[in-house]
Amino acid sequence: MMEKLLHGFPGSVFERESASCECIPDYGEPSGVEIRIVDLNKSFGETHVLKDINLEIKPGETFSIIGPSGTGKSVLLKHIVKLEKPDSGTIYIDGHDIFEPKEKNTPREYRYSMVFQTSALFNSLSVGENVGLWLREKRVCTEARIRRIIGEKLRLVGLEGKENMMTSELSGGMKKRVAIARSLAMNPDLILYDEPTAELDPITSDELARVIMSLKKEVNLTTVIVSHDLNFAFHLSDRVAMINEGRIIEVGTPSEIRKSDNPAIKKFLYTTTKGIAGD
Ligand SMILES: Nc1ncnc2c1ncn2[C@@H]1O[C@H](COP(=O)(O)OP(=O)(O)OP(=O)(O)O)[C@@H](O)[C@H]1O
Repeated sequence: MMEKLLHGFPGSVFERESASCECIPDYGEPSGVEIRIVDLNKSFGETHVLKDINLEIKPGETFSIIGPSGTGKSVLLKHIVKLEKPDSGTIYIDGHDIFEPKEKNTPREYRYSMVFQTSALFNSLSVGENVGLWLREKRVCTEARIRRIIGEKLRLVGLEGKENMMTSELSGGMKKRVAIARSLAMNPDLILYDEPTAELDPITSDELARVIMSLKKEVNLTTVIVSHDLNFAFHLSDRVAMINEGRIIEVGTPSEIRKSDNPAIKKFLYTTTKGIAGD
C-alpha cells in the first residue's frame, strides 16, 4: 500500500501557483526540474553501495540509469525521492538541497511521482478511479474538474475514454499506461520509472516507449528511468548513465555510450541477452 501511494505523499507538494482557480493552490502546471547529485555515498552495514556519485540531469531531460544487477540503481532512485538518506553528499533539485530542512522563502518546491515495476494499481477500482485516487484523496479540486483531469491524463497515455474499464480487465501494457496516467494526475515536475519494461513483451515495451516519448512533447517534466532494458533506454533517452559497482562509469548520449571503449560498458552491452548483442 505504501508503495502504491508514494506519489501522493504529503510533502511532495509545496508552494506552487495554481494553474486554475478551481484547484488548490499547490496544484500548478508541471515544470521539468534540474537534478544535481553531488559526491553522494551510501552504505548498508559494511556494504558501500553508492560511491561518490556525481550526476546532473537537465530540466525536461529523459535520462536513464543502466547497469548490472545489484549495483545501486534502485538505491540511487530512492535517494532522489528521499526514501533513502545519503551518508555523505547530497542532491539538489532546482538548486535546493532536498535533504536540508525547507528554507524560508524557497521560491518553489517540486512534485515527483514514481511508476513501479508492478504498476501497483488497485484491481478493485476502475481505471478512472485509479487515476483519480490522489486527486480525490487530496481534494485537489471539484469533482467535475477531477473528471476532466482524469480524462486528459488518460488521453496523454493513449487510453482516452477508458475510465470505466476495470483494472483487472487490462493487459500488462495498458496497466502500465494507467499507472503512468495516475502518476501524471499530480502534475509531477519529475517522473521516475523503476524497470518499466520488466513485465512486458518487446512489442508492448515499444508501445510504452512511444507513450513516454510523446509525453516529452506534451508535458514539461523531467524523466528518470532505471532499466536493464538497453534497447528501451537507448531508444527513448536523451542521455544515459552507466553505473557499475556503485560508481557512475560513463554518462553520455545513447550513441556515445554505444561507442564507449570502457571495457565494463562493452561487457555489459554485448554480453547480456537483454543487451544489444548483434548490433
Ligand atoms: N535497505 C537495504 N538494506 C540493506 N541493503 C540494501 C538495501 N537496499 C539495497 N541494498 C543493497 O544494495 C545493493 C544495491 O541494490 P539495488 O537494489 O540498488 O541494485 P540495482 O542495481 O537496482 O539492482 P537490480 O537491477 O537487480 O534491481 C544490493 O547489494 C542490495 O542488496
